[in-house]
This record gives sequence, structure tokens and C-alpha cells, in this order.
Amino acid sequence: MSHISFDTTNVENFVAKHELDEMQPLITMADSQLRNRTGAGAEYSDWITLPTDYDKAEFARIQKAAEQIKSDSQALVVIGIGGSYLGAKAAIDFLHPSFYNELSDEERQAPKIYFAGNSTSSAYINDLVRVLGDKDFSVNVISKSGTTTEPSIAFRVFKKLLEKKYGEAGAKKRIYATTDANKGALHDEAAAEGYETFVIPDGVGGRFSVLTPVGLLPIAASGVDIQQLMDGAKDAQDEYSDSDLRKNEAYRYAALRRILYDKGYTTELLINWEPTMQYLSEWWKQLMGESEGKNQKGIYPSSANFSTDLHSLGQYIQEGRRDLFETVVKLDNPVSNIALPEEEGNKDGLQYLEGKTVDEVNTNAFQGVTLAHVDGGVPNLAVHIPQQDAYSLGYLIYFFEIAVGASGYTFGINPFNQPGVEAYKTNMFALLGKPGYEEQTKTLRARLNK
Ligand SMILES: O=P(O)(O)OC[C@H]1O[C@](O)(CO)[C@@H](O)[C@@H]1O
Repeated sequence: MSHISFDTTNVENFVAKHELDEMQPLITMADSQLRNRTGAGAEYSDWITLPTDYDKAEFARIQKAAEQIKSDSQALVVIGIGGSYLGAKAAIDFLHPSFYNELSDEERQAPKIYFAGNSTSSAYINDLVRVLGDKDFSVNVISKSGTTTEPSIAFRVFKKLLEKKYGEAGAKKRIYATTDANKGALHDEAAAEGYETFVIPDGVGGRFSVLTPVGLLPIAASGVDIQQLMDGAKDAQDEYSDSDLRKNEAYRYAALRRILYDKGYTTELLINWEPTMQYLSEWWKQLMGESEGKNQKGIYPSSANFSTDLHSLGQYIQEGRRDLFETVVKLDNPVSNIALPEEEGNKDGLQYLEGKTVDEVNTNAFQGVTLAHVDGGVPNLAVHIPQQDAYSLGYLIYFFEIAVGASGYTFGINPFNQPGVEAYKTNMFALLGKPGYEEQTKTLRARLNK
């Protein structure tokens, strides 16, 4: 089966071959820290072998639950934030046509999928309640800690809605809780109420959890063959197991990013050429940013959607501050490809495109833009995705995960924790008057009232 490939042609003007060779000792060290579990945060690196070591019985239960949701629900509300939703959203968007929720029931053959609990916006919750209207729906609430504010609030709202519609007993059958195996508020509530539960393994952090029940249940409920997703990741696990930079494309990506960072290219833009891939960038940004942004170091992960953003960000990328590099994720064969309609005359000046498909235009734009950006001083890396399918996506997910694991260790940081995320939570809890935060409340109120 063909799989993703990594193209470094357009970074050659910026990184000499010997520079890459000279990264081998650092990569060998990072690989050893990862595989031998000797690096910082190693207790959160079970994702490395997840594609082969996942719980097969639970996997079958996920497939069964997905069938149940498909049979009794017109909509599934997926509640979670950060790593507890971004992977599922990225996969569902990538593997289905644009406007998935707007397709007819017949074409979709699966419930509409809505995401909630991923912001503190009140309007968003309210709007989703209105959109659900009298639809039959189920809820998949996903939280490892069970105490994250955004999903906890949304869960209360949608649980009450379910109870109003189906009664307490009926609601319980429509709630699927994905959480810690033994502890936490959501775990305890699920155990007390008898919700069907799925486990977020201890050794897999949120941003690495898309191939656990966190991502798998919503993805399966949308009609995707999750076995293919795991198969792709498994083949990638085999492919990227060698520490030799000449043989391991994921490590080559990690090494090149690190070289570019040291040369002052401190922002990486993940570029896509398909609107269905925007959330892949959002998932990737958490994966990279939460893993590497520590000790005042790390590449800042950003993204742009082409060709759309060429008409907004294109000027900056071409001629702005020269601290950017691009990693393009290019889908080589999109599922749908239309030809430009023919027209009498040449009023719109498009006759030269007749006989060409719109995807040919996209690919030519990709090639032209890449060369222009390289000429403008922006190093360019490219990951080619052969097909818009679950196998390729599983492969790609693993490529980025193993790359950031290695890359994190080259920075001398712990790639698997996220201590900085707590700062905003502490302030928010203090201002909202959560018990236990009284001291911080006083200090913050004094600062705000100055
Ligand atoms: O699953 P939880 O515990 O609600 O956490 C959600 C997200 O919050 C974080 O812990 C911090 O942003 C992420 O790592 C995680 O993906």
C-alpha cells in the first residue's frame, strides 16, 4: 500500500547535506531516550507502541458503540477540549466531504457530528442547543481529568437536555464517557450513573490520544473504518523505527526542523491545500506547541490554509520577517476532482484552463507558490499524502507524533508534560471563586481593581 512521503528538495538551499549528517548523534540520543524510555516524561510515551499494543476488546466495544449511535442518533455531540477533541475533529473533517453535516441522511449514513466543550463561549453552547432542536442525539464526553472547566460545563448542559428528552434512565443509555480508568470526577460520575465508559490510557497524553478511544469512538460513529486508521499507524510504527536519519523520514523531519530553528527560523507554518485539512493543522499545533514550547524554547507552530490565505498572509510569507519555514501537507489525489466547465468565447479569460481539472490548478498553484516562497527565503518541507483515506491519515498521525517525540528530546526538554497550561486555569478558578483558591482570588482582584 502506498504511504506518505517526505520531500526535502526545497530545503536544500538552506541546509547543507553535512549539517543533516551532523545531527545524527543528537537524533540517536533522542531515539534512545524515546525507545528505551529513559528520557524525561517517559511514563507518557505508550503512544509509541499503541498501534500494535492497543486493547483489542475495547476496540471491538468502540465499534459496537459506534453502531449503536448510528442506529439511534441523528446527531452525536462530542464534548472535549485540546487533545480530547482535536484529533477526532481533524480526522472526521479529512475523511469526509466538506459540509459533512449538511449532506442528506442517505449520503451520510451516520449521525451529524457536533463538537462542544472546546471554549468558554456561551453563545456557542446556546447555538448548538438550537441546532439540535428535536433531533435524536447522543453524547460522547471526553476528559482524562474530568475536571476541565469547558467540557464540564457543556456536559452539564447537554446531559440536562438528554434527561429532558429521554428521562434519566434513557439519557444514561445515550451518554458515552471516555475518561481515566480509575479516578477523576467524570470517572466517578460514569461509574455511579452506569454510563458506558472507555479508557484514556495513563501512558498516553491528551495530544497523543487520537488513536485511543478519545478519537476512535467519534471517528467510528461518523462511519470511518477505524481498523484502517490503526493499520496505517501500525505500518508507520514499523517504518519509522530506525534511528538512522538516512532511513527514517520522520527523524529527518525532526532534524531539519531543529537545524532550521537554530538558524533563526523559529516559526513553522503547517500548510494545507484542502479546506478539509484545516483541523489537521489545529491538531498538529497542539501536538507541536504543547510538546516543545518549554523553558523559553521551541518552534512556534502556526498554520495557513492555501490557496485561501495567500490572499491574506501571502504577502507576509513572501516578504515579511525571515523567521518562517513551511511544512506543506499535500494531498496528492483528492477524492473528488472536477473539470472546468466549457464556455463559448473567452469572456472570463479562462479558456487556457479548459480541459484541465480544478485539482491540476491546485497542484500547479502548490508548485508555483513553493518555488516563490523558497525564492523569497522561506525554507520548505513537504509531506505528500497519497490518498484521502484512513490508512494514510493513521500513517501521517504517527509520522508527526514520533517526529515531535524525538525533536523534543533534541531541545533538552520534557516533550510529554504541559505545566504551563495550569497558569490560566489557576487564575480562572480563583476569579470564579473555586474553593481552595482564596489567596489567589485576593491577589488577582487587587491587581484587576488597580
Ligand atoms: O482531557 P482533559 O483532562 O479534559 O484535558 C484536555 C486537554 O487539556 C490539557 O491537559 C491541557 O491543555 C491537554 O493536554 C488536554 O488535551
